[in-house]
Amino acid sequence: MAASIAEAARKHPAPEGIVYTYGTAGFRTKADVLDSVLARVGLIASLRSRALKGKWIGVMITASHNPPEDNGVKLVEPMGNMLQEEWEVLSTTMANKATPEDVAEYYNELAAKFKIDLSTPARVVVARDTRASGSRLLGCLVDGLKAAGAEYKDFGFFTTPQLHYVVRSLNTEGTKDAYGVPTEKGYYEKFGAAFKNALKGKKPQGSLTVDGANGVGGPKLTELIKYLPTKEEGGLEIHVVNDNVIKPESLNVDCGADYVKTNQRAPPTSKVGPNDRCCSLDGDADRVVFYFKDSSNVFHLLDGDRIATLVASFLGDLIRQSGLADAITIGVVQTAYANGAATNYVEQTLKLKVDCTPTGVKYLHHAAEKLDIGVYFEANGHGTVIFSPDTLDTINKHEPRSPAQKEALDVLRATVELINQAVGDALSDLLLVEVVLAHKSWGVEEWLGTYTDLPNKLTKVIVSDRNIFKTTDAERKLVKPDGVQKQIDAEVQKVRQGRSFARASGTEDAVRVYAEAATKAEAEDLARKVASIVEAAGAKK
Ligand SMILES: CC(=O)N[C@H]1[C@@H](OP(=O)(O)O)O[C@H](CO)[C@@H](O)[C@@H]1O
Ligand SMILES: [Mg+2]
Repeated sequence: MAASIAEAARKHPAPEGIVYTYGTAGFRTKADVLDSVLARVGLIASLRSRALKGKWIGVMITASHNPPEDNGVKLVEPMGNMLQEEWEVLSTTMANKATPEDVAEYYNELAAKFKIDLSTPARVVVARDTRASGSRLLGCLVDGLKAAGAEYKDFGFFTTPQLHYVVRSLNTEGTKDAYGVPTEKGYYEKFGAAFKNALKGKKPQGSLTVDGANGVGGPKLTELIKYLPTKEEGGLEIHVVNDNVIKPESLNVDCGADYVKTNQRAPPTSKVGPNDRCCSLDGDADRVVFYFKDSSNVFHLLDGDRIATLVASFLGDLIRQSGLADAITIGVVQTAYANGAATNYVEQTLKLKVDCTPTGVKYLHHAAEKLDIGVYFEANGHGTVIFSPDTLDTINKHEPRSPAQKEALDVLRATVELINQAVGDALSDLLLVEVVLAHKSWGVEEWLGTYTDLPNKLTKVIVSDRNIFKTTDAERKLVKPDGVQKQIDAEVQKVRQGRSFARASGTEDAVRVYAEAATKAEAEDLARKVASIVEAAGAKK
């Protein structure tokens, strides 16, 4: 065994001088320095599966919204969750071992540490997005899997959430918690049927234009559409644009969720009319934001905060109307990047509890798991809703006392099915938004009208060492470097409805600064001031 492990590592030598980190989104960097990482991830995935007695583990090759020349890889736990933190650390150590012999030694060390019987089966599901480097990197991963003697299933091109879906479905197959049929078709059938049932005869107004970021989401949505009711059958008219995967160099270029959210404008190719609903996916379709242009051609973004508030209010109504208000509570989980107006709307108007966690889906997911119904979204459009096992049980067993209660309960049950609970899923999320809008008979203007976003500004500052910036209170306050938070507080005091914070990015070598205030001018001014405080602090040795 040790010989083949070392051989696989030797075939894909680690480039000198690069330190890899398994971060918020797995390993992610320029694709041409990732071969060694992929081979070693194959080893780690096999060990993880064996440590869990042969449960299926997922490996997704993607760099999401990053430029086309980047790539990355992330591991998925059996229920479709993100990799356990302890294993993130082990993965990082493995990726940074210098020689093939070191790799083999560490492999055996981990096997001993976790008392892993190397003769138990290892099962791994792999998939990738549409990047040009994906097939080469898949080859490296497979070399690692074969060296470790793992059984693997290659699903080819998949969105990240499709991979999570298949992993969870494989591991729950034949149990009372069976999530779905563990195939691509099974995914479309599950979400297609749930969409139809959740609409329950309500007809979506107008059409939806979906920007696929020239990534894997476009063609997969085109496939999903075949399983949805047509417009004539009372379904939704969907136009898929920016779905050119033949030219992988166009991935995320001037399109996609990150472009729209960062630039606060529609992709230049957009040709839609006033008040037409649009949304943009990212490169691996685990993130979505909505937007439209009004009759004066002004752009309006409906981001992750908006999706969370819309969905929380809808679920709240359904719970009440089904007669479950005393049994089930709903909470919303956000990060510090959520607009203050959204937080306020959830607490004051929807009267729901808000939790704030550090940035990164895994933190939001963990916090949401503690709630009966946890609605979690990052402002940039990553998110979903999760239902606790007890809540699902209550919903399934509940006996409605009137036709109106039954009506609401049917919609609630179908909505549960429509939500990808393994992970935030742009395709499932966009269908969910459409269901809510159809039930409320709302267009984008009514949705936007629920509250008014505070003007805000997000910038980043390059410093010599971002790791000196340490935060507390869900990243909303700096504890290091000394005295910096005091300076930020002093600036925040000077503007109306001011709020600002600075934190080191987990995915880029920069410190991000967020500011919001009563007016655009004040928000931008505050962001500038805080950025210069950070810059000065970052320059000091
Ligand atoms: C402000 C912001 O949008 N941060 C993003 C970004 O994290 P940073 O740690 O801020 O670089 O990438 C993460 C992974 O995709 C995503 O979860 C998060 O929301
Ligand atoms: Mg993504």
